[in-house]
Amino acid sequence: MQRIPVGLVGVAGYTGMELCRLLAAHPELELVRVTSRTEAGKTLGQILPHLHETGLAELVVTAPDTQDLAQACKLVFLAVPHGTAMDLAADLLRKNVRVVDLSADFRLRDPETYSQWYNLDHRHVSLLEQAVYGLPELYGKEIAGANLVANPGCYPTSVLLALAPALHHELVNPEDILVDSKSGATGAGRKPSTATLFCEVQDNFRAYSLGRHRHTPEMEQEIGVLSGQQVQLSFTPHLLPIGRGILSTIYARLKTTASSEEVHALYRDYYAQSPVSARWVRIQTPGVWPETRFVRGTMYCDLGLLVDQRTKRLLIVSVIDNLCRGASGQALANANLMLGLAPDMGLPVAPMVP
Ligand SMILES: NC(=O)C1=CN([C@@H]2O[C@H](COP(=O)(O)OP(=O)(O)OC[C@H]3O[C@@H](n4cnc5c(N)ncnc54)[C@H](OP(=O)(O)O)[C@@H]3O)[C@@H](O)[C@H]2O)C=CC1
Ligand SMILES: CC(=O)N[C@@H](CCC(=O)OP(=O)(O)O)C(=O)O
Repeated sequence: MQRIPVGLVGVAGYTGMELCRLLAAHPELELVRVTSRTEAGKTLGQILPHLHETGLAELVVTAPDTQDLAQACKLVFLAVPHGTAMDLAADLLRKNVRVVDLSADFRLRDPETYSQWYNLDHRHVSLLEQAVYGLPELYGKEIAGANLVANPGCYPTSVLLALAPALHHELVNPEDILVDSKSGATGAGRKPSTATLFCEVQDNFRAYSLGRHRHTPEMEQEIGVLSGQQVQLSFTPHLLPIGRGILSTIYARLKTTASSEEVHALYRDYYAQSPVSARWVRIQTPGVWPETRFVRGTMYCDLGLLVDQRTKRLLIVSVIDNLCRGASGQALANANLMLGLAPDMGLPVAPMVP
């Protein structure tokens, strides 16, 4: 049986590499084009030696060319920086190719908010209306009918999955939420920078972008949809001296006197009824706190909940793998849905522990 041909723009980056890892084992999708401006002409096995002798090793890297991609592929993943992805997406959509964009270019519905937080004017405002926010548990049906999916940011994935049941059941006040997130260094991408040098990251821990991180409006937008009101969020990201993983701790003001058991049950039921059949959000038993290694290399989002009636706060600890659930695995789940395949096809189940 012929597999469905797909392409990847940005194979030389971390999310591109992660997509290759996943697609190497996908039963129904065939990666037929991989592009990089700097690595064009080499084989995938040469630039990603860990994929040597897989079915993808002989694939030749090309320079990005939307005409060629459109001729060869039904769907293309864009794993390139924001600002770059929007023109490629517009061109591919014009050529009837479906697009999963891993960048932030189509996540914000309001182009002015995009300009303000990304310091860039949006050049394809008319496409914002057709872009679907690619969080499968919340938008599974819309993703299945979409031609353009805006894959969520890594921090927002960890935060929105943690808050969705509480907002849906009005357990917390959406105007009083504090988010404290920590990410591994792959979150910053593979492009060299002083801030991610080994000696700057190892044996160290620091906060960054306080009050101005560009994932803030993305979370505010989706919390607004879930709660039906405009909100402003306090969000502080930190850089951890690890490769993969995000751990977000969320403090939300309780509006309910529900017991811990009741809140755990509401969370479990919410995700049991999600439109996507895969069960990726796992609620830990009370007293067990999620760790980044529990989800490494997978689509899981593990949640630990504490109903603290003393301080009237719901405390949530949420962990994801930023490269898999926070980027490439989620992009693959979205592509599966767009192409009528099972959402979890080709996605690994067992985490890499230790
Ligand atoms: N890292 C993460 O955890 C997450 C990343 N994302 C988003 O995914 C996208 C990719 O991220 P990541 O893989 O980390 O980034 P990297 O910096 O690791 O890689 C970027 C890739 O894009 C290519 N590229 C850069 N500029 C251009 C251009 N002008 N035209 C075509 N290709 C270009 C680069 O290859 P070359 O220069 O050879 O062409 C490279 O393959 C970004 O938008 C990022 O914000 C989203 C969620 C999580
Ligand atoms: C550790 C680290 O630097 N993380 C990145 C987030 C990566 C990501 O998801 O960003 P996009 O919105 O660009 O897709 C950051 O804070 O900018």
